[in-house]
Amino acid sequence: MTSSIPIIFHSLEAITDVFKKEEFSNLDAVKKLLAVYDETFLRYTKISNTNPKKHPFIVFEGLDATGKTTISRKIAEKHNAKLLRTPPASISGLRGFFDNDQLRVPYYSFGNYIAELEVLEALQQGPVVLDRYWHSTAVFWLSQSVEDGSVDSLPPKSDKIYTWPSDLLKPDMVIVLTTTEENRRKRIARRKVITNQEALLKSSVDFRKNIIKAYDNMSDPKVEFVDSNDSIEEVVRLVNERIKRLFD
Ligand SMILES: Cc1cn([C@H]2C[C@H](O)[C@@H](COP(=O)(O)O)O2)c(=O)[nH]c1=O
Repeated sequence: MTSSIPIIFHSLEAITDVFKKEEFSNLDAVKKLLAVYDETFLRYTKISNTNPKKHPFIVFEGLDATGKTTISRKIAEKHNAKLLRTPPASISGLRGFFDNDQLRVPYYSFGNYIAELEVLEALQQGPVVLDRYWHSTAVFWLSQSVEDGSVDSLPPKSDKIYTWPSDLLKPDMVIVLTTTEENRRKRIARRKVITNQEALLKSSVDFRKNIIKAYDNMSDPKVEFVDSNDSIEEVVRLVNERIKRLFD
């Protein structure tokens, strides 16, 4: 990663400033990414503000293979919520280009802003469950920076790096699913290692610990940890305990 690209973006403008740089603005993948944002934005503005009712917006986070996909699907089914994910489906086809590339962080960060538009659209109709959001982008890159030595250690909890971007829709609740490493490995054994980060997750205890610590350092919204070692039914019950106040 070049030093001119910030590790964590706190605004949409900061991301588009990178894409507008001479060396990136002509890349096909960058053009496609910007076009998807514009299309999504147009679609959202056409239907915005038709329903003022506020529905709950819940995010699931965690290391890979902690049950996010299964649990978020179950919770969405139970609460009749729209299930979305980041990177959003509209740009996930570009992931192969950006993964392991210097534009990886801008790509994931930008994906959060496309997801935000999809969330706003869906919140007009009912609750929304989102599988990963800004916290993933932030914690994976903070931890990666410690791992590759570009920063010495995670910044202290008080650091403004942990604050939510002021121009990005905040979730009502962020749940981080946690499992023992043994259970996580059993689940991940069935997957192919594709990215550097997935390989690091497999190999480095410190990388995993830093991700969990970075999640814990997040403020406004803070994250809530839920143990996902138990059966799916039990984890769904534990999650429902946490989120039920949002549906009162
Ligand atoms: C959504 C997102 C994923 N990732 C990485 C973390 C994991 O290695 C991997 C997980 O992707 P997945 O949830 O589609 O399996 O992608 C980021 O680094 N930043 C992000 O914003």
